[in-house]
Order: sequence, then C-alpha cells, then structure tokens
Amino acid sequence: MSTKFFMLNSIKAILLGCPGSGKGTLGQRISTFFSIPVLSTGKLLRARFPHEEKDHSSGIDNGMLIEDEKIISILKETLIKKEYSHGVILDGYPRTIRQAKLLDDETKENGTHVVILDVIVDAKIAIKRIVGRFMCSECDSIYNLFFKLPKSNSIILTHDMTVKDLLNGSSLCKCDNCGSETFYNRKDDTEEIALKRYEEYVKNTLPLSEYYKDRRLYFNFDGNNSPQSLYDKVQKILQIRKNTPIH
Ligand SMILES: Nc1ncnc2c1ncn2[C@@H]1O[C@H](COP(=O)(O)OP(=O)(O)O)[C@@H](O)[C@H]1O
Repeated sequence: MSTKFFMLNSIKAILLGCPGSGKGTLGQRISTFFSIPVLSTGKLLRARFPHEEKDHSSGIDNGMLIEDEKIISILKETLIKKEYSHGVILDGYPRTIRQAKLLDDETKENGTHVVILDVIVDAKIAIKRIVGRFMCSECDSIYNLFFKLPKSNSIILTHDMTVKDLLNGSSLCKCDNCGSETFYNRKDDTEEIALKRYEEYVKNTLPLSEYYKDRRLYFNFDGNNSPQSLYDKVQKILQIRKNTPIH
C-alpha cells in the first residue's frame, strides 16, 4: 500500500501552538480519551538524533526548525507503521506554511475532515513553563518547578532555584505516576533556546492560524490557564462535534 494511503486516512487531528503552549500534555490526554496515538515530530527527531550537537547550525537542540524535506520524509516513513493506521494526532507538524501545503496535497479533500486545535499562549507564560519543565526518566510524566512539582518531594524552593539544581539534587522527588526518583530535562529547555524557539514559532508557525482559520474543523483556545481548563474546553468542542472523525 502506498504511503499516500496512510497519510490520507490516518491523520485525525493536528495540534498547533507555540513551544510551552501545553499541546504535548493536551495531546496525551486526547490520545487517552479517544484511544488514538499521538505522533510528536519533536520526540521522533530527538529519538532519531539523540546526539545532536548543541552548536549544529540546524540542530533540533538549538531551537531552529529542520528542513521541510527532511521532516516530511521522516513523517511519511513513520506514518506507515501499523500503530498509526487507525488514526493519529499530529503534534509538531505542520510547522510551516509549506509543510501544511504539502500535507494538503497528500490528503486532498480528506484534509477538511482533520480537526485542527490551535492553542494560544502568551510568550512570557510559555517561556516560564519551558524553563521549569522536567520529566520522569521512566514514564515521561511531565512536571514543572514552578507549576507542578511531584506530590512527594523534599524540595526547599528558593527564588533562584533552577531545574538544573533540582536534577543535581539526589532523590528530591518521586514521580506521582511510577515512583521513579530520576528525572531529566530537554537540552533545548533553556531560556535562551526557548526564546529562539518562540521566535521560530512566530515567524513560521503562527501564520498557520491564518492559513487554517476558515476550515470547518479549526478551533482555537486560550491556553494561558491550567492544562485541565484547556482540556475541558477542547473536550467540550470534540464532544459537540459528534461527527468529527476523531471518534
Ligand atoms: N514539523 C517540524 N519541522 C521542522 N522542525 C521540527 C518539526 N517538528 C519538530 N522539529 C524540530 O524539533 C524541535 C523540538 O520540537 P518539539 O518537541 O515539538 O518542541 P516545541 O516544544 O518547541 O514545540 C524543534 O525545535 C525543531 O528543531
């Protein structure tokens, strides 16, 4: 079967939003609710290129987007996997108008059945979320130094504490989900690179809101509040649209 077949049929929803908009968490929750996997292009790239050099001019760790051709071919290769054949939620693709057009070419009129969820968040909030983010090494549960520490922790928070301090302290936290005491953070989750990623978003990805805004299944959401309040709003929309193909 051609890759076109899978591109055509499997994409059910697209998540748009700046880095730190909460679309990763949102994707996980929609995925659990509808039993459809999320395909995060960022995660995919980090797994493929784990040793990307920090100073590489177009590396994924320095906040710059990788070339459209490269990401499209990786995406196509991945979407033919059986696990995505019954549906997939895309997180991180498309990220440029060109990527969106290429996707439209592949999906033709089926593209109009794709649910587009666009999460809008203020830059300041997004950057703070990124700088405070860390994950469980075992199960990837997401935490935040400022907004969501693991329930079981012995941290004495100071105003200048960083995620790096937290990761250096031994056994300061236990993961709520699996009990693990080891955590990690992303190489690109520093303030400097987060700002660069936000700039890339404004330049390349924000124009997608305009590109998609007249689509029947385009919805935008204020993501400045808690992940739960965002999810509640998204879920309401998805439930109302009973005939959306995500069901
Ligand atoms: N569709 C894409 N096009 C180009 N580059 C991408 C794409 N998706 C992911 N990347 C690369 O992977 C990095 C991490 O992506 P992601 O995990 O989605 O991070 P973010 O939190 O910035 O949205 C990006 O900064 C970029 O270098």
